[in-house]
Amino acid sequence: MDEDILYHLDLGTKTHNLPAMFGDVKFVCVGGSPNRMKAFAQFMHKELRLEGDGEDIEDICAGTDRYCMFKTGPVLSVSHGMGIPSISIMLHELIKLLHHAHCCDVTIIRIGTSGGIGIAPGSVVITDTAVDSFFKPRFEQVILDNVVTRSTELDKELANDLFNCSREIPNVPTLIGHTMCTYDFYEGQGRLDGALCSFSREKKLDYLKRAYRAGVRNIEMESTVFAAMCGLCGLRAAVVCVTLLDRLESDQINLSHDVLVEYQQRPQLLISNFIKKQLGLCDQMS
Ligand SMILES: O=P(O)(O)O[C@H]1O[C@H](CO)[C@@H](O)[C@H]1O
Ligand SMILES: O=c1cc[nH]c(=O)[nH]1
Repeated sequence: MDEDILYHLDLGTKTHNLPAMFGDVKFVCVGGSPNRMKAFAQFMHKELRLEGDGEDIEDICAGTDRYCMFKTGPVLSVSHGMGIPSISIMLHELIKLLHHAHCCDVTIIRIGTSGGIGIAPGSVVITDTAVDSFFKPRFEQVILDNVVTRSTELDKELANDLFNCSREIPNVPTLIGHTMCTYDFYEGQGRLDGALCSFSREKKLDYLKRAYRAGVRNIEMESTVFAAMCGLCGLRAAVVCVTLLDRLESDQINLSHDVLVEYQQRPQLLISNFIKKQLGLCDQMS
């Protein structure tokens, strides 16, 4: 293409010097909420001891309110909204951005929230394989009028590196497990508390227990397409989500604001330690 307009990011190859803006990016962290991704960028700014306090960090995608994007040193922090269609659009444009900017050796990590199955709320799950609602490691993309099935395996070595890193963080239970990705938060995750509910409590528990037996430890809404797209495009990818509740116990999320904020910081702390280690900064900083 003579020109590539990354419409939903409000960036383009003719309007922006993408290699100058993004050429040094080595880590991309993505998550649903704009505020979380801004807070993560500010946190990374401090952790990397970059100049200034990072409080005035600017949203690179300020020209659109679809997604937000912050850059601090070699770390890019991007929001993706909720669900497969939303993250998929962002990933198409982000991956093209990394290509146009000539970035190499990029690691991409989704830092999210999720519902746990049979594990304590506040636990952090590092995904080994993302599975669909049938507990299968696949993502089905409708292309023209065909269903194309793509693999959702994630980088096992990266997952293990992250798990090893988590051992150094006290008081945050962390485990590796399968993550189930659904198209809906309510009926699609077996919740009884949506506006619609077409099954019994017994059926819900039977489904979630079968998920647990298949190795699923948490449920969220983006991991399959994230794994599939990053895998096909050759990006080293990981999914790290904190659990907000145990779905065998309840459906409603009734955590106080402070607890919710602290839980959401748990994957951020792990990823920040990992990035510092990768950059060889840990010893100088501790
Ligand atoms: O906290 P984030 O990253 O948005 O992830 C989870 O939270 C949202 C639902 O509340 C879904 O997007 C799900 O995947
Ligand atoms: O239960 C939950 C909590 C967060 N995000 C989800 O997708 N499900």
